[in-house]
Amino acid sequence: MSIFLSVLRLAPAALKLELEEKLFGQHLATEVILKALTGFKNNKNPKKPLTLSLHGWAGTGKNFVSQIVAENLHSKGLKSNFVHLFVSTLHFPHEQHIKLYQDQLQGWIRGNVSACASSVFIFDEMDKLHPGVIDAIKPFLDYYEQVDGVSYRKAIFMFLSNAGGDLITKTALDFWRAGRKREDIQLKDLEPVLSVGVFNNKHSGLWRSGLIDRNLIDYFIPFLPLEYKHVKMCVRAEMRARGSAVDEDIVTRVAEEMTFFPKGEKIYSDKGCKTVQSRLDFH
Ligand SMILES: Nc1ncnc2c1ncn2[C@@H]1O[C@H](COP(=O)(O)OP(=O)(O)OP(=O)(O)O)[C@@H](O)[C@H]1O
Repeated sequence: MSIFLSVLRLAPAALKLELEEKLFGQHLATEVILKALTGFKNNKNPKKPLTLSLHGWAGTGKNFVSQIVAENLHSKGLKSNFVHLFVSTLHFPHEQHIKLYQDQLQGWIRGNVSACASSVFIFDEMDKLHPGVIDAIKPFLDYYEQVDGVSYRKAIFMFLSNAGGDLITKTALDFWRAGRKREDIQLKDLEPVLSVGVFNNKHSGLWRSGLIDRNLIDYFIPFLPLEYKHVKMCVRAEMRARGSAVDEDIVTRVAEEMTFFPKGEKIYSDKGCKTVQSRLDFH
């Protein structure tokens, strides 16, 4: 078996700086991800793999963060041989093939963790995953020292989902209407509601999942809906990424083109920061 030389690293200070600089409007995700990863990597003998479930509406930064995390764990990020991205509608589209998908997943995960103990598995569009598929990986997430001679304890699993986005938005809106700061929202205001909400949601990919009722998910991480000011930050970031000087007129024009909800107050961007890149092409 060829032994891959993966550059495994986690520099907490660098990850903190990157999240604080690049991720807008997500103080909870920044705080929890940093704490979870730093704690996990400092633990020389974890009892189980690290399992994170990221929840929020479209365009709020879930994929964006999973890429940043992957790059901080393995230098090539999503291009690394040790980072694996599964997209429900692409890899597991047909309900009648659930048994096949379960067998495939178990084979992929066993093979990759055998090659690299600190493999990273990202499951995107969890809310579109047929119920039961994800339970195939339950044994790998549990507190077993080894499963068939392979230890999964140093692996990391990240689930990305829109499920729970409505619950998160309701809490954010309640804070807004009460005149409270967004940054005052704490994990305790959301995590309990989120885990129960997702467990009981038939369209969450984790419906009635053993992963939740066995407490195998270490952290439920809420992504808050993005406000007008965050969209402007995304436009500026994109202009800088293109090597252009930031033109505040263009920033305002692109942000104004986005649609916001609720109808009356128009606080949160319907698409988060999605479509900002393509809209900028027209300015
Ligand atoms: N909070 C954020 N801070 C900075 N940039 C963001 C943020 N959210 C989204 N973006 C920008 O928008 C792009 C699309 O966001 P991303 O793919 O992370 O959304 P998502 O939450 O995964 O959406 P979906 O649930 O539809 O997959 C990102 O690549 C990034 O450029």
